[in-house]
Amino acid sequence: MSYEFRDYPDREMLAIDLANMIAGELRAQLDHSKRVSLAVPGGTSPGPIFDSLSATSLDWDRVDVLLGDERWVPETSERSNTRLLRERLLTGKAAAARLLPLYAEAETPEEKLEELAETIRPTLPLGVVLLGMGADLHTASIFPGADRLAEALAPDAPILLPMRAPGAPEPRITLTAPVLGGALNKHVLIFGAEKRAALEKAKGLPPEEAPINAVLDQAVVHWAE
Ligand SMILES: O=C(O)[C@H](O)[C@@H](O)[C@H](O)[C@H](O)COP(=O)(O)O
Repeated sequence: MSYEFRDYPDREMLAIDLANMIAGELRAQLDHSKRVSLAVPGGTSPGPIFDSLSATSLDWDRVDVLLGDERWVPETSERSNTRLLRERLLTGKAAAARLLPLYAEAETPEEKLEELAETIRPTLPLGVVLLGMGADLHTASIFPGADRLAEALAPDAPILLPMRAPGAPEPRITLTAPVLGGALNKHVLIFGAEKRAALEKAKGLPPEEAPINAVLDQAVVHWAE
């Protein structure tokens, strides 16, 4: 397993460079495909990258945008990743992109799992994936100690799985490791000394303890303090 580690002087430079890289990869893929897919994380880190990307010229009307994972809450919730996407990525030039939802109104993710997975299936393999990571080494909603961790890591995992974990305050829905790891281009975004040290310590750990390891091969990790 090998990945590239890029160290940036600050978060602003990282956001600009990473958005440029992602846009370049999407453009290159659009030269050969009618449509391409871009999967992105929620959480607190990616906002500035979304701002930069949404202002970038690209054939956005040929891009399918989806989340790597979603908290099972409606868009009215401050915790909704879809809400973040609409506010920060699917705006400006990128408003022309198509959003593939990872949430639909229902009590539990189980009720909508198949339906949501079917909208994603035609976009596989994913073109570009951007992932976040927690200091506990989770990525998307593949958490250490989660109820369906082993299924999400299996080579024959389904596209989507519901996930409940001690580290997650609400039920989640997540793309699984083979779907995320099978993307043509992969990027991981991490900020701060704690996450950098955690990633360093993850070396050699099994993916059950360090789920990030299941998607890191050939990825570029982008880090700033
Ligand atoms: O819905 C989510 O919470 C995410 O997609 C999750 O995997 C996130 O990327 C990491 O937890 C890092 O989150 P921060 O960027 O907030 O540290």
